[in-house]
Amino acid sequence: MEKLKIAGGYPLKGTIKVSGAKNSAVALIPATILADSPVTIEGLPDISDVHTLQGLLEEIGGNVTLLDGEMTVDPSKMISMPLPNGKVKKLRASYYLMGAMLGRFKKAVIGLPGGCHLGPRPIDQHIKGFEALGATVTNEQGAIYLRAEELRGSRIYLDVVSVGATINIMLAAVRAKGRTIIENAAKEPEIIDVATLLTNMGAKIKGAGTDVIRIDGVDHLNGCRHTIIPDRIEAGTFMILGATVGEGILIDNVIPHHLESLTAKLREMGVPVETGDDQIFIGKTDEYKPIDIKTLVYPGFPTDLQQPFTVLLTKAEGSSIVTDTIYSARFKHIDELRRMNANIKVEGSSAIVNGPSNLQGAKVKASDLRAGAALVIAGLLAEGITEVAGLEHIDRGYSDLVEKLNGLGATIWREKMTEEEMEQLKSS
Ligand SMILES: CC(=O)N[C@H]1[C@@H](OP(=O)(O)OP(=O)(O)OC[C@H]2O[C@@H](n3ccc(=O)[nH]c3=O)[C@H](O)[C@@H]2O)O[C@H](CO)[C@@H](O)[C@@H]1O
Ligand SMILES: C=C(OP(=O)(O)O)C(=O)O
Repeated sequence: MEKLKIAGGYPLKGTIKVSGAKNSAVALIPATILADSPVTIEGLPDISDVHTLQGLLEEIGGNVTLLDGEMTVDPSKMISMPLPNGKVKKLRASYYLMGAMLGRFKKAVIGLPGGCHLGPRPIDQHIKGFEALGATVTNEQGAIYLRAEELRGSRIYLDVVSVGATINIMLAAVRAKGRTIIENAAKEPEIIDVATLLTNMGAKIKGAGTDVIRIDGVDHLNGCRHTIIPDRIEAGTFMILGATVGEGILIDNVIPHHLESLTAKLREMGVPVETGDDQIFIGKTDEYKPIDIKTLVYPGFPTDLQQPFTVLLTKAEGSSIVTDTIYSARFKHIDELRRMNANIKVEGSSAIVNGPSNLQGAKVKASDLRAGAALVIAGLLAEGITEVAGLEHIDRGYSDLVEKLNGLGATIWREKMTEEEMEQLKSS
């Protein structure tokens, strides 16, 4: 097991390149199950979620090659192998195997997913959708059993706007008979990316990216080639990093339109942001204004950037309030930031940040992926050495993070944990 070590307090400068989007990758890869000939996806990030999904496709008989971010999946020999345990627990997005396997085989057994612990993360809306399409769904000892004689198109209103449920229903519905209409659908860019891949495979989908998606089912889907969109959450993390410790950082391979909510909030704080076609430049400021942020579904401020943004707010003079309306308990990073001398308290679904604070290096633990990103930014800002444990969370979502940050002039490296440290981590 490894930890990250960061020598903080040095300004960063230069260009940093964004990888392919994790939250697209983890849906595009299961979507390949639906085709009857090979599908190639270009530009995948080098993250553990991608490698775990590769392993899962291989377990069900897929022939998968992955080289330099290009994955080719030959799904022709796949079977509906039950996956109740094991790798499915390592990531959230294993739930997409339900929709894809149900669409292709009309049956699936998939263990309840893992992923970041952000408070309760039910999948009732996914199940509501599968049932509306004609599947029988049961939960037996922590695994979801899905079975259908045939899938029939249906009108499905999502009670909660859910990225996962929207994509999962789309995956099953492309192979259902007749028309499916998803109402109150999520509008995240990753949903459009998945719909683009499915359309190139021969699916008939209209309205992805709006809150009503119409899908006319087809009998067969063919192979194709697809290039993934850039990761807006990784790009946003780098924007926040640039605002916190940058002396001019250019973020390359980004779709600025995907990050308008963050851009607006950075400007409100006084951070200079310039946007180009596929680049964003974050300039330097010495005066940070305190502001409030509230996370919302897209195009609102993303919950996945709330934790890193909290670190930036420790630089502002005065009080800022961060409210998470998507995951009301997504504040496990706050105790760790307090260890580093931040003045933050949590009240209900809000964190109140009183700045400015002089962060000090400390030994901290990432409880989830974006908590990890927040602690890395805090470590780069803090005086002295910070050690971040829980690296397996960060590795789920950030491709080549150490190399990318060292390219900006950071001093950050991976180091093996001692036996004693691993024991302490287990008991903490
Ligand atoms: C792999 C992936 O894409 N992960 C993203 C996805 O997660 P995920 O798809 O799991 O998140 P959802 O959009 O489904 O969740 C949004 C909200 O709806 C609730 N809900 C969701 C489904 C359901 O059946 N019932 C229900 O009540 C959730 O508890 C949460 O409060 O969107 C989240 C919200 O933008 C992001 O933080 C995650 O990075
Ligand atoms: C919450 C996240 O991921 P997941 O849904 O995969 O746990 C995230 O990417 O911040």
